[in-house]
Amino acid sequence: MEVGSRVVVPVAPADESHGEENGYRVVDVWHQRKIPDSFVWPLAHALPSSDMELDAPVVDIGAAMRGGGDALGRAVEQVAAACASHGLFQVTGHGVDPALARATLDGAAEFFLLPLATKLRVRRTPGTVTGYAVAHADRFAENLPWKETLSFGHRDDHPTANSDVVDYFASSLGSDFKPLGEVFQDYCQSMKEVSLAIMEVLGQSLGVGRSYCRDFFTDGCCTMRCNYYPPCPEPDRTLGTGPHCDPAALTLLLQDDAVDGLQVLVDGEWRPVRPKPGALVVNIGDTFTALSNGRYKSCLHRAVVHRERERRSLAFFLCPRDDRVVRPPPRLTQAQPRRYPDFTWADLKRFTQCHYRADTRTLDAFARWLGDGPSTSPGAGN
Ligand SMILES: C=C1C[C@]23C[C@H]1CC[C@H]2[C@]1(C)CCC[C@@](C)(C(=O)O)[C@H]1[C@@H]3C(=O)O
Ligand SMILES: O=C(O)CCC(=O)C(=O)O
Ligand SMILES: [Fe+2]
Repeated sequence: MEVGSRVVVPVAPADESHGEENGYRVVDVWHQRKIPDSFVWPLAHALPSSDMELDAPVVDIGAAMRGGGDALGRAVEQVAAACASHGLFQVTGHGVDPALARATLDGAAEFFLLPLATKLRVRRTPGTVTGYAVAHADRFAENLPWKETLSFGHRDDHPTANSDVVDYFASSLGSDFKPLGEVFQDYCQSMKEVSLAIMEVLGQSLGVGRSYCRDFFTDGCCTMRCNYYPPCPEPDRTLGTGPHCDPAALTLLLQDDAVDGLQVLVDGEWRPVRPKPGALVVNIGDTFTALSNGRYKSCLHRAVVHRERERRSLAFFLCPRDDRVVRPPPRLTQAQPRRYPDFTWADLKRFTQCHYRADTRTLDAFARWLGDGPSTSPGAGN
């Protein structure tokens, strides 16, 4: 963490400013001996953390795609079992160049080490996922997560598909950042390919065929979220990312090999998901739960932080095209009544960015909000 880095909070006119940066009151939190009250999660440890690692299948997606037959059948079985229970599995054989994965983690590290003033040049645009944020201090007043984040989008059904990420970095940070943008561009395109292969296995496992889910997301958009979790003086009183289900359809997570932090709630315990070198952690999100008519579980997870070690993770979120209606195929609504109303990703994204802090109940809160008519704002979260 850059020495003297700070949490950026909006200027509160009544407050005595400790120093301003781009119109924000800047308070150095990462280097204090005690964490501020706004970072304390009273229920952070209401449920025990377990040392027992989550029993998540490791799916050889490459063999499943190449081999068909037995290899595909094996992957389908593994994924069906995992998604019907906790909604997480790991994939190997994904074909992502290890050098690209390393370069992307290093690129994210490089970004977070930049001077605060530089990072603020891409600060999050209110109402969107895109941009740089510190502890979401500009959005929430309590239960602040102990992290910095950088998020940006990628769409490959667009004339600028091969350069939208590069263009974002070069236009918002300058041409010096073109090489960093190129690494993230290559990584996003690799992750999209792996995501679509996983969608083939998911479609097969739901009995709707290999192409149904793949086709649904082929023109989908993606959001890349880089997480940086600084060392924390009181790691047991806060969280890096609070308990939640990802609102997107599928998440592919690349973790720092050496530092664990991701935990999944199973049977009332938080189970660690230890990073397996070369594997990608995959979890089901709310949008896929709705598309599967509730058959597959959106994975309830969180990230803890450490006293001495920093941690980074790259979360790649696969989402449908903004305006594609999320509605289960007929085969999944014959035996079961509809669990969720029709919606678009644009609706759900806006809900999480403008009306509700995504948590463990986002999908149900969203369904109620849609039922009440989007003019009403739900009680939860900001
Ligand atoms: C659509 C999204 C909202 C969040 C980023 C993506 C998918 C995961 C969501 C998030 C990480 C869930 C926990 C709460 C959150 C506020 C966070 O800690 O970052 C969520 C993201 C967000 O709203 O920025
Ligand atoms: O950092 C992690 O391990 C998890 C991050 C996460 O869940 C998210 O960004 O949605
Ligand atoms: Fe998540």
